[in-house]
Amino acid sequence: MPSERPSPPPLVLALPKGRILRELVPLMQRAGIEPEPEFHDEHSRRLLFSTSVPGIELVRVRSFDVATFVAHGGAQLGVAGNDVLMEFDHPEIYAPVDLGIGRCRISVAERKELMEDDDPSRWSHVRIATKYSQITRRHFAARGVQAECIKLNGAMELAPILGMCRRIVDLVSTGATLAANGLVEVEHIADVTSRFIVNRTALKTRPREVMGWVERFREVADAA
Ligand SMILES: Nc1ncnc2c1ncn2[C@@H]1O[C@H](COP(=O)(O)OP(=O)(O)OP(=O)(O)O)[C@@H](O)[C@H]1O
Ligand SMILES: O=P(O)(O)OC[C@H]1O[C@H](OP(=O)(O)OP(=O)(O)O)[C@H](O)[C@@H]1O
Repeated sequence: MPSERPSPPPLVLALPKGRILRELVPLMQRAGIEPEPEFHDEHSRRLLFSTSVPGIELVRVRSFDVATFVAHGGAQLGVAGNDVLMEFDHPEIYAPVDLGIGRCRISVAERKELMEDDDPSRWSHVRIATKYSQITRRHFAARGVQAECIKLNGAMELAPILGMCRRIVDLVSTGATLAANGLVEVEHIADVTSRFIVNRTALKTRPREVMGWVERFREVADAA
């Protein structure tokens, strides 16, 4: 009688809770992954979910934690904005597919009044409120400007209003949040979309399965 080989453990796909999920679920369904019904229940306290694919489980975590789970091998697959990937910048993460969702940009913004007689080419030191300290420091260092960052996890727009600094680095999509808080975009740092990411070790140890999902998500993204 042939001996039964144990099936490999499921691949874990880490997804960001929040706004990207709304665009991501239809894309995942087109890739053939249907989450179990409780995944859609915002009040569920569970963190790990099964799917219609026996070899795939889902975790729903904060957007920066997607990168941490994939970098440390807790999840083999994930979806993260390239804002997160640029900030986290981890060698274990490979980001082969642009999913074309979560489209926005990361920009420098400042008070409208300040912009009227401000000259960015004269800056030598700037104080910036942001969730993206690494991106901010790299952006300014590239032209010899030292950036001192005040780390906030949200509501960055308040910092200039409350006199903590003159400028912020944050995500901009429609521009409504900046406008509502008297700020204007003065520099564009990078365009942002979400990417399908994989752990490089998993890619080496389970190449057929991992590349299979990379190709499946690439097809779905290209068709969208
Ligand atoms: N206004 C926006 N338009 C389009 N995409 C956005 C916008 N804001 C954020 N994103 C994308 O969605 C991702 C998650 O943002 P979201 O605002 O849902 O999470 P958060 O509340 O900032 O972070 P956390 O998950 O840590 O609480 C970002 O990393 C970015 O790639
Ligand atoms: O240009 P807009 O279309 O106004 O979008 C930009 C806003 O969207 C994101 O905030 P989000 O709504 O995710 O809230 P948070 O970052 O404060 O959690 C971002 O941090 C901006 O505040």
